[in-house]
Amino acid sequence: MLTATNVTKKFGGLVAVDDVDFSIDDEEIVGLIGPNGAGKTTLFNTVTGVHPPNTGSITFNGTELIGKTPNEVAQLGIARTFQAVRTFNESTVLDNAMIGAIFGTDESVSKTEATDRAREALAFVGLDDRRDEEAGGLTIADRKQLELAKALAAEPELILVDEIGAGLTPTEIDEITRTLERARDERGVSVFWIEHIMEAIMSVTDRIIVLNQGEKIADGTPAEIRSDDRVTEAYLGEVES
Ligand SMILES: Nc1ncnc2c1ncn2[C@@H]1O[C@H](COP(=O)(O)OP(=O)(O)OP(=O)(O)O)[C@@H](O)[C@H]1O
Repeated sequence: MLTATNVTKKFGGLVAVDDVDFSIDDEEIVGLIGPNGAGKTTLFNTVTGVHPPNTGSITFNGTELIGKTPNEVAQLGIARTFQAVRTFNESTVLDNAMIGAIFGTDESVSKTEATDRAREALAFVGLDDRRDEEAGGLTIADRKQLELAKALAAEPELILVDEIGAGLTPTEIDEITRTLERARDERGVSVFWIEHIMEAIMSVTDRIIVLNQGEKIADGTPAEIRSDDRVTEAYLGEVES
């Protein structure tokens, strides 16, 4: 589905992503981990057109993404959630979800169709009965579920999820993890997920990619990643520095 080859992104003299290859397959949840500053968010930004790479190729279902705007990438079927919650707090829960349904698709959807998609996505995350409330009245955990609903309302094939577990309780993290798992199992969506909370990422991913100082140092099942010496060293380096 998504194939990246030799992707390098520099900011001035800093190589934030260094010659990285990876792929995401259909109906796969892939974790993206690594110490602070490893290049994880930058790698997402190369995929979504926010920071096009200096070199390399990134294709989605055979279409080259490099050169496309973030909006064009979204319309091809790649949705995204952000580390900082981006709900419009004075708008209703339904209006927030409708943003995804309207801007994430390449067809000109009618208002009825957008409403249907938004409500279906809200029901999927358990928020449809709160659709007329202001988004700002939701808990952080529910606003994160709303972010997922907004992404799912675009009916994407792939969702890029950036640290959705940050600031949540263990129970809330578990709930959001289950939503991602259900998105894969019930909707056939693939998920590429940056997360620092290891229990969450280890519990649900099919595969984990590890970055360190811009380079990919491992790519394997959770069990393989747990026993990988280079991964342990990368994290120990972070603790010591
Ligand atoms: N727009 C930018 N301009 C300059 N440098 C940047 C920019 N964005 C990221 N960087 C640098 O690129 C490197 C990788 O940053 P990035 O945010 O991708 O790491 P990360 O793995 O997502 O980190 P974290 O886990 O802390 O969010 C860092 O050294 C960062 O300072």
